[in-house]
Amino acid sequence: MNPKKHWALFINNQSNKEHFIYSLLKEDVQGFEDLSRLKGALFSKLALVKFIDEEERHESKLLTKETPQLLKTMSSGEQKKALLTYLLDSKPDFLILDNPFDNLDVDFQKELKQILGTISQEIHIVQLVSRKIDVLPFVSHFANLDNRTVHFLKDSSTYLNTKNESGILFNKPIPPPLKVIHYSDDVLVALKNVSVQFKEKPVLQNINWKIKQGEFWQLIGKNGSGKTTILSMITGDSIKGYGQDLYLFGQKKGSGETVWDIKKKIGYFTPSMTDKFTGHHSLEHMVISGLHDSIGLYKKPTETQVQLAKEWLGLIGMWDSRKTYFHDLSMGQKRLIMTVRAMVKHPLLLILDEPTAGLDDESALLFVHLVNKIAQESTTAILFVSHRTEPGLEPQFVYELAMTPNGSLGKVAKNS
Ligand SMILES: Nc1ncnc2c1ncn2[C@@H]1O[C@H](COP(=O)(O)OP(=O)(O)OP(=O)(O)O)[C@@H](O)[C@H]1O
Repeated sequence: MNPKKHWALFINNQSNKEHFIYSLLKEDVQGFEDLSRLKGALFSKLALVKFIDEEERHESKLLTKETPQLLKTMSSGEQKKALLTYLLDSKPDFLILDNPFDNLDVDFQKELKQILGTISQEIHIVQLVSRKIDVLPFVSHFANLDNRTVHFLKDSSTYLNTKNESGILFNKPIPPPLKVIHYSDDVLVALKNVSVQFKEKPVLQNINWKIKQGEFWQLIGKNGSGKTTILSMITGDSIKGYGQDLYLFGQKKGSGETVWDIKKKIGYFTPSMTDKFTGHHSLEHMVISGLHDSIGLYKKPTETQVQLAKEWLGLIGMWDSRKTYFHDLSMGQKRLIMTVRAMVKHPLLLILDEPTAGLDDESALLFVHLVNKIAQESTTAILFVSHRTEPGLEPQFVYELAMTPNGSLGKVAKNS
């Protein structure tokens, strides 16, 4: 029998997990008396953000002593590995795992499950979990975290067997753009024998890939295989594109285009972007700001712009909440708004980078429905980056990066 006690706490969009985590680390929490006065450690994105900040401000390389590379330049999987090693070295009595499998590739997920299985013999584990499929097998106590309150469940099956039934059906059509972005070529992005290395480390090797108008792609590859590196070349944010055969919207990289020229044609969303919108932004303004790629609105919106926001908010069932502030929304609602904001100008290419990380099953399904709908009803091409095989996602093509010692090789793994 496993001598230690282990919990799974199901979190949803309304859970105040930050409050729960810090309470558990600092004080006694009802129902968790076994952890009272024990030393806890936190394995989460939140903890990583603090270490990155620490490294930038004080140059203290706590997690990356073994390498000159900065934590912030590591891939998300590499960061999580470094964090786990550091935490286990500090010999905690209990470990809080906040959606531990997010951003991890399948192999590392397996490895992490094994490591956790072994350490569960020695220390207590509290798992905060959004996806049913992620619940660790040795957990024996279950609870829901509703806002700040923990409701213990007599029987885990009550939660584990509930079905996903999202209320919104998105039965209105995708609103058309105010202005069509004219582009006559079929190919939006072309990489021809593109290779990238950081110092001595080869990351990408002879990548050949074309994204054409209206195509729906998923980009997959293990942690550290170079997905973010490719994305940053496509969005014009990486200098690694210069001097290569990289064509963005018909122009060779480095032939006089500005990053702004490129960004005008792209809609982009990754979950960390939501942190930038901390001010008082109403949902109506959030959607309209997508037309200007700005954070907030600096001019009074026109009637036509308000009408467009009405149509988009109507589509996702949020018109009645148009005056609500963005920061008051649940995580799932924020992701829908951010996607609508990225899509409102009908960009030539919509990039969604791990957009469902941290969402519960129901919200993830809803998000996937919206993406499928955009793919079906617009001429915008979609590039969806995710480790998970998202239930219901219907990409036409999958581009896969396979790691080798000389950098990742790319191939089309699915072609509808
Ligand atoms: N500025 C940099 N300096 C040094 N190495 C870097 C830099 N940027 C990225 N790398 C390395 O390039 C490799 C690819 O990183 P990238 O972030 O593109 O991977 P990824 O496929 O997005 O991974 P993940 O799924 O874990 O997010 C990693 O080994 C990373 O450490």
